[in-house]
Amino acid sequence: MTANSEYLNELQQQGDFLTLSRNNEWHLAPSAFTLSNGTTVTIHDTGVIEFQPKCATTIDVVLSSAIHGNETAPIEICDELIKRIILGDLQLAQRVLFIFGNPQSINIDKRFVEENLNRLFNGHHTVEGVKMNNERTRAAKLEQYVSDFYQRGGQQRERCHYDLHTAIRGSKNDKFAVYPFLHGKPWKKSQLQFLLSCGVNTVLMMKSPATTFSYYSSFVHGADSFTVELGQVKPFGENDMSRFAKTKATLIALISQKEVIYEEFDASDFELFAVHRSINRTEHDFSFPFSDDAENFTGFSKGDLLAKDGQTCYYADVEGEAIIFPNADVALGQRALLTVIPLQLTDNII
Ligand SMILES: O=C(O)CCC(=O)N[C@@H](CCC(=O)O)C(=O)O
Ligand SMILES: [Zn+2]
Repeated sequence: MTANSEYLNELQQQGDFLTLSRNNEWHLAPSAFTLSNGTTVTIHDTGVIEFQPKCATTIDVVLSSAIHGNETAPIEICDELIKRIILGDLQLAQRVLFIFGNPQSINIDKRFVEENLNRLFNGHHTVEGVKMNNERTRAAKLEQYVSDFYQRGGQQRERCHYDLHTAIRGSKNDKFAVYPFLHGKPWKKSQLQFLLSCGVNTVLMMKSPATTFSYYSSFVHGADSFTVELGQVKPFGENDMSRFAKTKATLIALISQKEVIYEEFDASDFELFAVHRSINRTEHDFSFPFSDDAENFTGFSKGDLLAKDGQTCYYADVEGEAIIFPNADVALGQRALLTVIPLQLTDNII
């Protein structure tokens, strides 16, 4: 019996692709099988499973989680959806690629093993003179799996990628999304309505390129792509999954319905922010003046100290400038803080 068929039988019986991936941290031999409802299931690698229903489809959906292994709630959501699909409890109407990004980081309950996977996309995994590691190799593979998935779907199709995370700190706005920089292309009301249906009414509009997974799918493949922060980091078993009911229901509708009708767009339903600046840590001596329990979206008065990087002090230069993702422990050269200011939607949205 080949290794593939060994794992296939158990996967078909139990649908537990998460455990299979955690037991094969960096590699799993590809394999495939067909469900009784005609859906083709293709395991491309550890943490990478594709579902192709028999019916005609219109949207190519990528749902990623565990890009950071300690962000467990999105992993639990995707684990449940995969099980329900394989066990025949959820019939798909769209093509779906699920990705558990970093199985080893799940197993050690850490954000990453050697390097933050979500800073290695858009080609940043392979840099001349920089030694490869498992995360860099994985980022290159995940890019290829997403690229192949969209290419197999063909051009002129709707493409979306929701990279599901949870935040290290609490947030004044429990759920929020990062809208990758679109290089002048218009934002989409339909995507904001999808996010609102997920329980996400707060969106940060990025204003520069990034090396994140969501930016890669947006910029390289033209996907409607977001990093979606669904709550706060918690260990497995400590998530209050009722807080994710709207998200799960909306994802189920997205992948199991031919079309989803969202409510009419109303700008007043949203809190939109423009990313004002990104502060990188360049010195070992890096600190924030606020406490570790200061929440995302905490606003500061103009002139308040925001961060100290060695001898460099950063001060709020807009009244109400708010902090997002403060993290003084990032590697040198990486983003330690984003700040945002409220954005009034004017034009450039369709
Ligand atoms: O809470 C934090 O400090 C980080 C939470 C998280 O992992 N956020 C993503 C955001 C990615 C983006 O900017 O689109 C990350 O930092 O990778
Ligand atoms: Zn994350």
